[in-house]
Amino acid sequence: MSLAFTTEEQVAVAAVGRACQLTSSVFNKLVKNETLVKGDKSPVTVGDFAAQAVISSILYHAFPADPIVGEEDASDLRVESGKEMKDRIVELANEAITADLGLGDNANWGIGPGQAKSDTEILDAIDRGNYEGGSTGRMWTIDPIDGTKGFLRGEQYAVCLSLIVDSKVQVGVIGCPNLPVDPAHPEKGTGCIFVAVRGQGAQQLTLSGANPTPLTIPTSTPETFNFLESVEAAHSSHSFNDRVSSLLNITRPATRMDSQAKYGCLARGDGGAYLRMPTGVGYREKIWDHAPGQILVEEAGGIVTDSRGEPLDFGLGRTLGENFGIIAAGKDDHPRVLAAVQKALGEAKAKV
Ligand SMILES: Nc1ncnc2c1ncn2[C@@H]1O[C@H](COP(=O)(O)O)[C@@H](OP(=O)(O)O)[C@H]1O
Ligand SMILES: [Mg+2]
Ligand SMILES: [Mg+2]
Ligand SMILES: [Mg+2]
Repeated sequence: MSLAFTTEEQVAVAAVGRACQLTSSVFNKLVKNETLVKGDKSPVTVGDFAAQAVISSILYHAFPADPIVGEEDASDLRVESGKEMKDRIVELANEAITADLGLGDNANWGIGPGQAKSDTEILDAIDRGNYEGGSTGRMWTIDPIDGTKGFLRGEQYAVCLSLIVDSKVQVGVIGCPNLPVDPAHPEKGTGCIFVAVRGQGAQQLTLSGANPTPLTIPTSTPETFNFLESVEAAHSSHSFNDRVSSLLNITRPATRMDSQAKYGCLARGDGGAYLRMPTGVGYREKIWDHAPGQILVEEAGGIVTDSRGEPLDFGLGRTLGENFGIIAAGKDDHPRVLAAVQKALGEAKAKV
């Protein structure tokens, strides 16, 4: 039996919508000194921090007992050198928190224009994402800007939120401000929110939460089938994907796109399979980079596994554990992609 999660879905869509407005407006105003390089050398902007603060504040109001696994933490903003960035983040977050009521907002759930918050409250909201994760109970994951590198290039990025209960993703929301609403008609404009609730299907909405359109991965044809892959060669192996492509006689070049927008595209039949194989040892995939995408593809009728065909385990903490890569595809395509991946892995092993 599937549970309703009606309030969770509505809160999550409204929170992601509000954060998407923030990130799109911040992009146009982003100036030097509003981006930091984190310990792992990856970038983070005032938009990432402010969006996490907004989503976390809304979740805290609606579900105060739920722990949050969020990508960002505020430690760099609590020191003197981070003051300028902190001031900007507080300003941006408060602009979003106090913005007018939007579609789907409901003051009873704390979704809607709230009171401006103090510096401390904003930093504490960001740090509420410090939960270590685990296999039991409810928890949310926030990736306030997934694909920060794409965001900085003015390309694809996604605001991602999921609810995990006892290691299983139950609700997933992916907001993609720069993604065409209709891939066949880019002139119709950009901005989509993908939503999935376990047992209730997948949908695409407008950025303001309107026009729900159910999504089902269509049966692929050899002409339309291709891979969706990261733009960043450091995040997933392009050469491995090329080899799998040739094993499957795929003629269409891969679509390179940042962020979980790839899962959204797959769910609406815009690309045949999302393949992400590690480029080296040591990196562990983060749960916030895949939880909303996994439920979206599954609810659109697809399959998501690692390269061994095993399901992704969201109960191991903040990461997916040892990285065996990710394969997401429609249910008819997944078995043949998995077989080709195994074959390519075998070839790579034989070479060393
Ligand atoms: N070496 C690595 N291998 C795989 N993923 C990595 C990585 N280094 C960073 N990432 C993750 O890749 C995500 C972006 O994925 P993609 O390449 O599909 O756009 C980043 O999310 P953020 O941008 O939220 O930090 C980050 O978590
Ligand atoms: Mg990041
Ligand atoms: Mg990410
Ligand atoms: Mg991120």
